[in-house]
Amino acid sequence: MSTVAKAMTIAGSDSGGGAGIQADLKTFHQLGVYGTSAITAVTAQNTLGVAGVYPLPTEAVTQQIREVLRDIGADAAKTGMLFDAAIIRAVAEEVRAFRLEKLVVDPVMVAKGGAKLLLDEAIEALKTHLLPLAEVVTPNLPEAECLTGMTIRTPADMREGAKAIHALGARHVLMKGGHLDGDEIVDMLYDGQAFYEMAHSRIQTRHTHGTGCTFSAALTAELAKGRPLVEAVERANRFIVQAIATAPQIGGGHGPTNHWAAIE
Ligand SMILES: Nc1ncnc2c1ncn2[C@@H]1O[C@H](COP(=O)(O)OP(=O)(O)OP(=O)(O)O)[C@@H](O)[C@H]1O
Ligand SMILES: Cc1ncc(COP(=O)(O)O)c(N)n1
Repeated sequence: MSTVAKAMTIAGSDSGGGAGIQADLKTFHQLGVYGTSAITAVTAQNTLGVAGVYPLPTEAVTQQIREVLRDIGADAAKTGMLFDAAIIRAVAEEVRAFRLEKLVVDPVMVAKGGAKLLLDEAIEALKTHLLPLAEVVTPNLPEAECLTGMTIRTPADMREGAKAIHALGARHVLMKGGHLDGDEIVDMLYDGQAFYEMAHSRIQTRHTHGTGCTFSAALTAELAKGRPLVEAVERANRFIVQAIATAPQIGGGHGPTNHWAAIE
């Protein structure tokens, strides 16, 4: 019996390789975890933007999850781009059926260039069906605004937003502060009682394609290896900061981060 930790990603394919399934599998691999995937949609995109989005039939998503989990299993799993309400409901059903406890939900909604990766009418399904199954949900500020209807611009707003999202049923909320104004970024973890805050300097770069995906994949990999949540969050944070700092300068737009980064 293998002792290698296993993680599954349920997300969209990014043909450009910097976000989505590709970012997740590269990150799992780099962090020593065996990665599996269920693709929800194929996107045609590069560092300049998303040219096309092609969702897969819901049955194809369900079948990928079932075939992987009934044979290989997963010590932790994450969701990324889910696109529509039917896919969200199908994923939630499989998460419940296979009793996936360590589930990281990255509520991906919009790509950097503005393309919709989640339909507006699917937001309610995400809140009702998937958030209550999440060990951690990892919204950025615009996603947190969308989930709560609140305006979130400051660390104080982030704390209020985290409480509102926790009330939707996620066991922990990891609010990402990449979209805060200013030179300092604060990310915070809320468990329903206390806040754990991590601050770091903003790196001046345009190469931030897939930061959210890469961060949540690193968090999933660390959870799959059995690390406690706070430690897993700290390590994922160090990984993404290092990956942004050493981005490989690929493409003419927002390039990918460095998935070969080490956790310093
Ligand atoms: N310029 C930056 N310098 C340092 N850390 C950053 C920078 N941008 C994002 N991060 C870190 O990357 C992680 C992802 O943050 P962010 O809020 O940007 O997620 P996201 O919005 O989901 O990603 P994306 O903008 O790619 O969709 C966070 O941990 C954040 O602290
Ligand atoms: C298939 C896919 N999934 C997600 C994102 C957003 O990526 P991120 O928010 O990490 O930049 C993306 N551009 N493409």
